[in-house]
Amino acid sequence: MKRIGILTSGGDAPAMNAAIRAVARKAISNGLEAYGINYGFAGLVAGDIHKFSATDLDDSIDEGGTMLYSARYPEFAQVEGQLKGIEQLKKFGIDALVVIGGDGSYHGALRLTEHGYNTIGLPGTIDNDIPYTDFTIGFDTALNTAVDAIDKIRDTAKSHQRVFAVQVMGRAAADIALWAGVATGADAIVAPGYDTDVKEIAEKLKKNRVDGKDYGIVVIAEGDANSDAAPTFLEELKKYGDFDARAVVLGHIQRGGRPTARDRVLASKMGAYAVDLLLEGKGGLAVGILDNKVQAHDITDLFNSKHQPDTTLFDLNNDLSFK
Ligand SMILES: Nc1ncnc2c1ncn2[C@@H]1O[C@H](COP(=O)(O)OP(=O)(O)O)[C@@H](O)[C@H]1O
Ligand SMILES: O=P(O)(O)OC[C@H]1O[C@](O)(COP(=O)(O)O)[C@@H](O)[C@@H]1O
Ligand SMILES: [Mg+2]
Repeated sequence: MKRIGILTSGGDAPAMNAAIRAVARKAISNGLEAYGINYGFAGLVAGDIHKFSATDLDDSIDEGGTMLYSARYPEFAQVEGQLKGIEQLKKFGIDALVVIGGDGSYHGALRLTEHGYNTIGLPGTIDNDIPYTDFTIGFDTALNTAVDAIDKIRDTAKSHQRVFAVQVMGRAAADIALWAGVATGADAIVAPGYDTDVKEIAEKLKKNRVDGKDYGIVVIAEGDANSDAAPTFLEELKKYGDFDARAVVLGHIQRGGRPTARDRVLASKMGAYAVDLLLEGKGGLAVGILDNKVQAHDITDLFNSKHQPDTTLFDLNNDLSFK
């Protein structure tokens, strides 16, 4: 093996750059060549491919976004696109590909593997919705951004005795909501898969007022991308009481920004590990971290499994919030 290709796909995630840097640097320091592919699978099919020099990777470890750009390119679900992508890789003499992306991108990586092209997946998504890894690259930064935002919202909530329903990203995965809820001491977390009784939440918020806590924070998981889960929740909540309430949809601020040290280190470990696997002649794998150990699983296994959030956080939050 002489040449490794790298692409980022799906929603950008903080520390994708650290992952790109790790794969490329590790490859170069082992005498291999590293090639960057711009715009995810769209750029792969178009042949938007360039060779990395070691210095191309300077100054990237602290930057959010992805220096290789990203794309949502549904056309890659078609076999023609996949074969065209492989043709481009062969044209550039690239022997193996590292795909940094989320669950959607893993489908693309799986397809390439099924066509016999050696591909390794790194979990790059803020959603933390990938099986066989406790954490994805970008989750920690997004979580901290959400927590920082909720802390700021709390100042207004307290000053105006308001209830804020704060909607966080994560699609169907509730991880950001669960972690942010516990980290901000939310009065309630509303997330798919967890029992929500809006009337009960309303009663709790009203009792809080009587007991001396005259503001509220409810963290809402979006459920679907760009949904209106928080405004919908508030409409329902207002049926059960006279609340001065506002909905805040945190949105894409959760995707950007300087990656946390934890995400940078995770990305560096995973990126270097992917190259180790390729040097050992292995492929068709997805890299993850379980119990603080970086490891790899057959990429096909990921599609027979479902990501499990830390479900204890929901009950923990209920136990610790004001009663
Ligand atoms: N079933 C599929 N087959 C091949 N490629 C896919 C498939 N699903 C998604 N992809 C590719 O992965 C890209 C990113 O997927 P998406 O779900 O948007 O983001 P993420 O990878 O962050 O979850 C898609 O735009 C498409 O190019
Ligand atoms: O930026 P878009 O295309 O509107 O997508 C928003 C979605 O992307 C995410 O930020 C990240 O999701 P992916 O990692 O699956 O791309 C979700 O949390 C959010 O629902
Ligand atoms: Mg996804």
